[in-house]
Formats: sequence, structure tokens, C-alpha cells
Amino acid sequence: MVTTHNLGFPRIGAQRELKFALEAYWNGKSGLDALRDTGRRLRKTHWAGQQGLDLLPVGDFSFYDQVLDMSFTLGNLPERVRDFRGDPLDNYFRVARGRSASHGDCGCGHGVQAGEMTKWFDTNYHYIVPEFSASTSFSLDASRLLEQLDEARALGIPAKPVILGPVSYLFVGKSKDGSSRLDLLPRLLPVYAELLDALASRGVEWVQIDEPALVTELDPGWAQAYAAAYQALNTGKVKILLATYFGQLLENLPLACALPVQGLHIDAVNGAADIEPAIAALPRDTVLSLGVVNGRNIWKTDLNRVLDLLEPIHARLGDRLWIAPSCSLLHVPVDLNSETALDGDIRSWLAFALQKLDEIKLLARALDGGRAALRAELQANQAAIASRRNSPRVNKPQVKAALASIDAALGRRQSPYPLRAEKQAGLLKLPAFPTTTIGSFPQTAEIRQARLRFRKGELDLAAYKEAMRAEIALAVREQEVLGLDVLVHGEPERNDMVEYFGEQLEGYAFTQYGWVQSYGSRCVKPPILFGDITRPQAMTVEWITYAQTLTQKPMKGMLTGPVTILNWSFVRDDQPRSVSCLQLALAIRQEVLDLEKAGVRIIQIDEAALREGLPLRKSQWSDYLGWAVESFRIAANGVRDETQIHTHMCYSEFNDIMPSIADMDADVITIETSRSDMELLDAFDSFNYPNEIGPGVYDIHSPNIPTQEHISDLMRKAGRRIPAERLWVNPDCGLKTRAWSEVIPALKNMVAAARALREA
Ligand SMILES: CN1c2c(nc(N)[nH]c2=O)NC[C@@H]1CNc1ccc(C(=O)N[C@@H](CCC(=O)N[C@@H](CCC(=O)N[C@@H](CCC(=O)O)C(=O)O)C(=O)O)C(=O)O)cc1
Ligand SMILES: N[C@@H](CCS)C(=O)O
Ligand SMILES: [Zn+2]
Repeated sequence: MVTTHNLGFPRIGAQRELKFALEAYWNGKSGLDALRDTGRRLRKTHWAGQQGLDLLPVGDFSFYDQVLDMSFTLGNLPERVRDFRGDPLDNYFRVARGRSASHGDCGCGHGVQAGEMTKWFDTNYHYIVPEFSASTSFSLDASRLLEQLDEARALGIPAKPVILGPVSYLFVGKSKDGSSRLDLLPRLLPVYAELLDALASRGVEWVQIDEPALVTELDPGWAQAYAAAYQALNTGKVKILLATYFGQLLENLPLACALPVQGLHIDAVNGAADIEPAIAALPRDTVLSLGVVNGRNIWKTDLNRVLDLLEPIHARLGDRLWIAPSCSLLHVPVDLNSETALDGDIRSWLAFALQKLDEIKLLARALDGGRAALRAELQANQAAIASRRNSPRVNKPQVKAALASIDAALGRRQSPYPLRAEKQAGLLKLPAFPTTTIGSFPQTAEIRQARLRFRKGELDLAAYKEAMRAEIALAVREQEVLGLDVLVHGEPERNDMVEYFGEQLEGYAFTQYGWVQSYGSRCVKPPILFGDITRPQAMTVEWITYAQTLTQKPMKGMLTGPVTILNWSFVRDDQPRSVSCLQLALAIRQEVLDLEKAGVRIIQIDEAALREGLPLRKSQWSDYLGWAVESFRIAANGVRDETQIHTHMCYSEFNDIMPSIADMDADVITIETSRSDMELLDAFDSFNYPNEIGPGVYDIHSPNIPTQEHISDLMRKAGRRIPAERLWVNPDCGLKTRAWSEVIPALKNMVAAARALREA
């Protein structure tokens, strides 16, 4: 019999129940007991949804982040929260979200800096970075995992506890004092061994230990750490399923297959080439778990094709073959059945988390009992796969023709930057150190409510537009009073910077409840890029031109770039990502040209996700960067010299991609730098980056109001790296998650700092 299992389930809830419970607790509207109750209810619902699999994940539920959970399990709390006397869950939220100095709920009288957040491998999920130093020590707190295990047992769930493995835990963390994280391994392993003992004493047979670092290019020290780690954990008390995902093991395959574990899970979607070498290399009694259903996408699996692959493997491995999704289902929405408004054709092509698990169960039944018994199910699946493949909504000859006619000239500006800069300066007449913001202003409850009422039909289109225009007018008024130099319309009409464009482009579908956790309680609803892309009509011109009528100051047109739209969507798996990206580039190019035609003189094209699209392996970077940068250039560079193109990137280290950033040739780039104390600018300095830069001068992720001195200090640091005449002054990123009461004083200080700089 084939064993079926799951690596992890989305925990936010099909209706985002966890989000609402968390926010109610954080806002003081409910207590800890109610929050814990919601957690228990969600776990029960999620296990019930996974019934029928042989092993279900336990410990994959998290109130904020699974990596932060692991830090607490291992007793690796940052020094700054160790003296907390309240409930441990409150302390956990203090690390996750930080606390301002005025909170006064724990008697400590000081603020707490939040843990740093960064992207989880190549996903749009953010985790809280573990902090290490030479003196880091570990001590076990297994309470969370053991409680969830007891809960699962009481419900009769066949439990497989899930933990992040020791090497990946160190790998995804950061040393605060420059010491080597690997030196901590000998101190860390006894705590892991103790945890495995605790699970064994509760009668656990299998533990899933996640080691995604194994799909990256490892330095020799990290590779060697694996052998030491798993030697120490191979106590014989529990069986270990070592789970790798998000890519191919490639050169790490011999290492992974030689580890003394009882099972190895590999990503058979993104690392299909690993399957045969793994079968050859694994000891004859080791389980091989194949992740054959894509956990990163929402397409129905071609079951016959997977059975063609699995049947001969099953014949060779017998019971040693396990099947599962390729990775945790954290990265897909919960249930396609909630999507009552989706077009029938498209709906028939999709599978969300619950449907993916049904696919796993079906595959196991077909392997164990033969395909004949499942003829109807397999035929229905085949029909859906064929309908998608042959749909005229997917394949549009005119889009293919437009793509075929792309030539290098399309991505080139008319003149080089110095000439353009001169023309733009003559027209825009901006002061030195021009001030601007990144695009969004607070997405208030009123804005979200208005959109909800519009969706429900309680507000008609005219009234909705009027409400959004009023928000734009408010944002423009505030910016005028603040004295900013280049204004934005504030993006009130956008539910999200990617979904908004997905909703308007043909070739895209969007969902009602397709929520995926981005960080903590924040979610996104990635739109579904299913077909060749066209832009039926202008998407932003009406809003931007309206905003421009309200001010004499230049109004920035605001767009999301093709690479970011691609990276934050669910995209086609039937053509290379590069092709979808170029199609998006042509659509955004039309929008850019329409904005220019409408008199917009500055256009910002956000590429926040350019860096996160980098393949996990450096050897594949140049291919990606080649088509990603070309896509941006095609989108942006059709404009006249006089039109100023901005781009914006957050979450980015630039050192290793500087030539590509320069190649984009934006007139101005605004970047996130404040948290690195302007050190990120070193990359621009040493590369002699030729165009203008707006290094973010305050961290919009924090509720703290930056002082004028702090901003001036950062600008002085920026001035040591970049010539003053090429510097802009702006926050790190958009202000949509902040309140106006935070935004106004912060921007006041920013404008004052810029004015002081000009005078100096
Ligand atoms: C810059 N970031 C983004 C990423 N990915 C994206 N696709 N978009 C991004 O902006 N990745 C990296 C970062 C991640 N950062 C964030 C920051 C903030 C959020 C966030 O606030 N998400 C919202 C959901 C946004 C949304 O789509 N809202 C819709 C629906 C509003 C809604 O839920 N309405 C309620 C009722 C209204 C109410 O009472 O509030 C309802 O329908 O029930 C909209 O505006 O129409 C979130 O709430 O999580 C995400 C990523
Ligand atoms: N224009 C967007 C960029 C976010 S990365 C915003 O301001 O929210
Ligand atoms: Zn940003």
C-alpha cells in the first residue's frame, strides 16, 4: 500500500478566521482564551479536511510564523524579550510585531523591536528571522507541539509532527555579532534530540523534519553539518522523514540520500530529475516520499501523467513509496468549493489545498487498485486537462504574434540618462533632495468597507468611484499641506498592487476567497494568470489624471511592473515564466504610454518582487535576470526622454544584482534602506550607479515615528555614498498598512529634514 501524507496545511482559515481572531486580540477586542479557542477550532477543521490521508501534519499550525514557533520551541528568544513576565503567547507576539514604548502592558516601560522579517525561500511568505550570536544558548520548550499532538490524538488523528530541521533553522537565521551560525550546531542538536525523545515518549512513530536548505547551493561547511546533525538525531526512538522542497537537490542528492534517516521527501514537481538518482542512491529500506502534486500552484494535476510516472516506481519500491504534495500547502488557498463566482471553465482547471489532497488520495487508490476502478474520476480529470490545453481563452494568436515581433529597440530609451535627466529637470523644476512617497496611503477600514459594499452591490459603481475620489482628494490635500514635491494619488482604489491589475487584464482570473498568508495576519489573494495576456482598456489613467487635476505639483502615475505581477500571481505551468512575463510587459507598456499621452510626466513602475523571483540556485540567476530586466525595459522604456520613469524595490539586497538594476535604466529608483542604516547603498556606490536614487529614510513597517534628526542622519550617510544632486527623499515603501496618525508626523519630519538639507 502506498502511504499518503501532507507536509502542512494553510492555517489562516478558509474565511481568514485566524486573521480576524488575531486582529481582534491585538486590538483589545477579545482575550487570549478566545484566540486559543479559534486556534483549536481551526486545527480541528483542518485535520478533518485532511482525513483519509495516512499521516497528517501536526505542529504546522502557527499563530504567526512557523520559524518563530521553532525559535520559541528551542528557547532561542532575543535577549530583549527574555525578562517578560506575562503570557508566553504575548511575548511571542512582541517578537513578531514589536511594541512601541507607550504600550505599558508588561511593566517593562520600554519598546520592543520586532524581529526582522524576510522572504521564505522563493515564496511570497515572510518569516521572522532567528537571531544568533556567539553566546546563543538553547533550551527546550516543547509545550506548543506536545499540546497540539495531544489534541490531534484526542481526535483520533494519525499524527506526524512537523518541525524545521536544525541545519535549515540555522541557515535561515542571522548572526547579530558576525559569529558563525554553524558553530552553534553542537549546542543545538541536544535540544533537538530532547524534542525527538519527548515525541517518542508520546508514542510518535514518524516525525517530519523540514530541511529546505538542501535545495540550495551549500558551502562545504553547511553540507558537512548535515551529516553531523542527522548522526546525532538518529537515536532510533522515532523515524525521521527528512523533507526537502521548492527545488531540486541536484549536487546535494548524494548527501541527502546518505543521511541516517528513515525517509526522504523530495519535490517531484520542481525536482523531478532527482527521482531516479534518489531511487538509486537511497538505502533499500528507506522510504521515498514523492511530492507529485504542486504545492505552489493552483492547477489541477494531470493524474494520468503522474500515474505514468508513479506506476513503475511503485512496482519497484512497493510500500517504500509515499506520496504527498511537493511542499506544505501553506502557499495555496484552502478550498475551491468556496469559489462560486469563478467561471465554470476556469474552475474546472483548478485545485486548491483540499482538492490537492483529494488528488493524492486518488493517486494512491489508482496505484494500489489499478486505474480501471477509477475510470470515471480519471476521465473527468483528463477532460479538464484537455479543456485547459485547448481553450481559445488560453491561447491567443495575436498575443503570440506580438511577442514574436519584440526586438531590442522596444526596451531602449530614446537617449541615455544624462540627456534625459537634463530635459526632465528643465520641465519638472524640482528642488534639490526632492521629496516623494512610494504610492499607497493608509488603506483605512472605511476604504475596505466601501469596497466590500461595492462588491456586495450595496454601493453602485458611481458611488464607489465617488468614495475613492474623495480618498484621493484627501491624500492630495494632506500631501500639499505637508509640502511634498512629487505627489501620489494614494492607491485607495487598489485592493492589492498585483490583484488590482490581474482583475483588469484579460487572461487573468481572480478569486473571492483565494487567500494566502503573506505574514502574520496579512494575506494576499494572488490572481490566476491562465491565458495569453491582453489589456482591454486603460487601468489607472482615470484615477491618476483625476488626482493631477487637484494639484499643480507633479503627480506620479503608479503601476506594478511585469516581473512583480508575475511573481505574485499564480502563473501558467504550460509555458515558460519568461513568456508570461513578456506578455505582461507589453500590457504594462500600453498603460505607460497611455499615462504619458494623458500628460502624466512621472511614472513609477514598482518591481518589489524582482529580487525574490531569483532562482534558489545562483547558477540559474543570469537567465532569470536577463528576461526579467528585459520585461521591465519593454514595459518602461517606450516613453519620451521628458517622461521620468521611477521604479521601486523593497526587500532587496542589491550587491549581487547591481548590473541588472543599472540595466533597468529607470531615471529614479527608490529602495528600502533605512533598516540597514544606508549600508545597502554601498552597492550603488561601489558600482557607480549612474541614475537617481531615493534611499528609504524611514521604516514603514514600524509604528515608530522617525525624528527629523534620524532622517537627517540617514540622508547624511546616503550623501557620503551618492552625489547629492542624485538623491531623493522618501519612505522605504508604501504606507498602506499605517494609520494617518502615524503617516502625517513621520512625513512632516521627512519634509523638514529635506528642507534642512537644502539649506545646508
Ligand atoms: C508589498 N507586499 C505585497 C506582497 N504581495 C502582494 N500581492 N501585495 C503586496 O502588497 N508581498 C510582499 C508585501 C506583503 N505585504 C502585505 C502588506 C499588507 C497586506 C494586507 O494588508 N492585506 C490585506 C488584504 C488586502 C486586500 O486584498 N483587501 C481587499 C479585501 C478587503 C477585506 O478583507 N475586506 C473585508 C471587510 C473590510 C474590513 O472590515 O476590513 C472582507 O471582505 O471581509 C480589499 O481591499 O478590497 C489583509 O487584510 O490581509 C498584505 C501584504
Ligand atoms: N506602490 C506600492 C509599492 C509597494 S511595494 C505601495 O506604495 O504600496
Ligand atoms: Zn515596497
